[in-house]
Amino acid sequence: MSETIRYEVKGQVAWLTLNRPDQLNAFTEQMNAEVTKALKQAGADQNVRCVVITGAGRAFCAGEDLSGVTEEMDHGDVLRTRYAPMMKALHHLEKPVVAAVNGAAAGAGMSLALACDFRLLSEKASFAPAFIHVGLVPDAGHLYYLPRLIGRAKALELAVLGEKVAAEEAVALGLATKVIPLSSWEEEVKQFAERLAAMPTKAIGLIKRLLRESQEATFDRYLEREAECQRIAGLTSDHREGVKAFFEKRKPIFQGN
Ligand SMILES: CC(C)(COP(=O)(O)OP(=O)(O)OC[C@H]1O[C@@H](n2cnc3c(N)ncnc32)[C@H](O)[C@@H]1OP(=O)(O)O)[C@@H](O)C(=O)NCCC(=O)NCCSC(=O)/C=C1/CC=CC=CO1
Repeated sequence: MSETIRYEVKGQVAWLTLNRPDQLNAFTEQMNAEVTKALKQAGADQNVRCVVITGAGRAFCAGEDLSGVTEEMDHGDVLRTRYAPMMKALHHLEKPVVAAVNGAAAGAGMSLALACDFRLLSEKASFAPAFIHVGLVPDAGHLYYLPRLIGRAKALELAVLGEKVAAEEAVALGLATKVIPLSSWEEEVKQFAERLAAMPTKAIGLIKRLLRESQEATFDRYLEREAECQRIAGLTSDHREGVKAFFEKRKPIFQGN
């Protein structure tokens, strides 16, 4: 039973809602643990073919709950024991993950959104790289993802100046997929998630694996990993269905395996 998040599977989409709205969904140790558990559950559930992370109330996530920060706290240990397991679970999840950013995403809340595969923004969404304002460095994988999304120069600008980025500007920067009007927010997020859930899940997972490895491997090693992944994709029924549908001139119906 989760107390700080809601986890619901509807159809083939897992909805993970950060659920401390009165604290702008700021992270506590319990919330880190519950998010980590839910991500692992979504990864293991064969029925789940897309994951959506969103926030209850007016914010997406305000990052670490600063009311729990004490002088005795070892911030390095907090990252190692609470945030690293959560970010690793997300990083290695081989299913499409959508951040439905309903409001402010600040500090580690912004990091969480950056680690997702797609960021859909409501008109009220914003990114606040707030770490610098409390004298910290960006954490929870923040500077791993940010320069890969928008380049080093812009990443440094955001991290050092710490200025809030509004929704439209975030899209222009390459930080997000699109801005969705408030009037159709829930419906469009649902449609987007269901579209992803109807795609060849295994191939999407392998694309994510290859993109991860392309950042670390040598080119020769990468080509070998690509061949291994293509072998796996080539054995799926979704691949067979895709080819069959192509020749039958119809839309393919993918099962996710
Ligand atoms: C951009 C904001 C998230 C939202 O701005 P806005 O809509 O204008 O709302 P505010 O008026 O600023 O805030 C409303 C109330 O919520 C309280 N609050 C906001 N964020 C936090 C928080 N993170 N922890 C505790 N309380 C928070 C705020 O004080 C208001 O309370 P009152 O109504 O009683 O006055 C904006 O709020 C913002 O930028 N928040 C701070 C973001 C931040 O600094 N986050 C933490 C960064 S550090 C981090 O994420 C990770 C770690 C990990 C490891 C170790 C240690 C620390 O950090």
